[in-house]
Amino acid sequence: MTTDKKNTVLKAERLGIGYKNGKHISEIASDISFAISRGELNAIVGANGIGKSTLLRTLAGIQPSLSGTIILNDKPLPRYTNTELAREISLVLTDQLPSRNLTVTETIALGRQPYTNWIGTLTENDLHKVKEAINLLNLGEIQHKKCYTLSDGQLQKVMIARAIAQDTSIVILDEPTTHLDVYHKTYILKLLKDLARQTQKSILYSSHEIELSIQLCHKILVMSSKGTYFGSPCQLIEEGSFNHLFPGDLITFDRNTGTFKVK
Ligand SMILES: Nc1ncnc2c1ncn2[C@@H]1O[C@H](COP(=O)(O)OP(=O)(O)OP(=O)(O)O)[C@@H](O)[C@H]1O
Repeated sequence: MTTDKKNTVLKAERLGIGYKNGKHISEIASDISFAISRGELNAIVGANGIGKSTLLRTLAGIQPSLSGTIILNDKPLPRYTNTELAREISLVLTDQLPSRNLTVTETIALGRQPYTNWIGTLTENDLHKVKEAINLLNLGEIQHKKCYTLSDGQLQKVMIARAIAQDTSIVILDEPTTHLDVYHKTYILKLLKDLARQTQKSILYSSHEIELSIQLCHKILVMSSKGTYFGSPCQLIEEGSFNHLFPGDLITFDRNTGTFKVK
């Protein structure tokens, strides 16, 4: 695997992920290796139940890996304290709004929690980061609205703004385009690409939007029952990796158009 070491933010080597319940171990996927870089947009794609959310939770330090290593900014992930981790990785989970009764600005300000004191007072710098996130996501007009009055697309932007306000080197999003129409799916993923470039953060999301991800991402991690493949969309198409995603009875991947065709 060729990587630009200087810009690498997060690296997984021969990672095994899954669940431990007492002595019972259930391994969901193994031998996962990849590296993501500053300023780049990365997707994880794979069929339902293949382990995308499990992998994202493992990378975010919410659950331990079963084997292998995760290196975050040259330091193994388990060596980070929770506070240190919250300053390096922000996590956006779909359908997990802190409270719909908060305003847009209050919700985004929650992203500053890893930096505030125990009463949660916001400093000038915190307020500046919140304002910056509101501007980056173009949320000025709705900043005083209560979250329960927003559409799904607007809410998704608010959750992304909260992650941006958290000011981490990595932003992880679990299915950020669920419930959105094709225009807003494209809008959110294009926005993530622009944010990665503008803020030089490394953004990693899981998605069922394979064709859009092929068009927009720098790198993609393909998770399949045959193995896990990582590379640029062109490289993965060349290697035939998208053909491993689904059983071949209904659809096939057309390498010329980068789309799935019904057989
Ligand atoms: N807490 C848990 N304990 C044990 N197994 C779990 C737990 N959570 C998920 N799993 C199992 O792990 C496997 C992978 O689930 P995961 O949610 O990571 O897949 P996914 O690729 O995100 O799926 P989808 O695209 O449907 O959201 C599934 O078989 C699931 O049943």
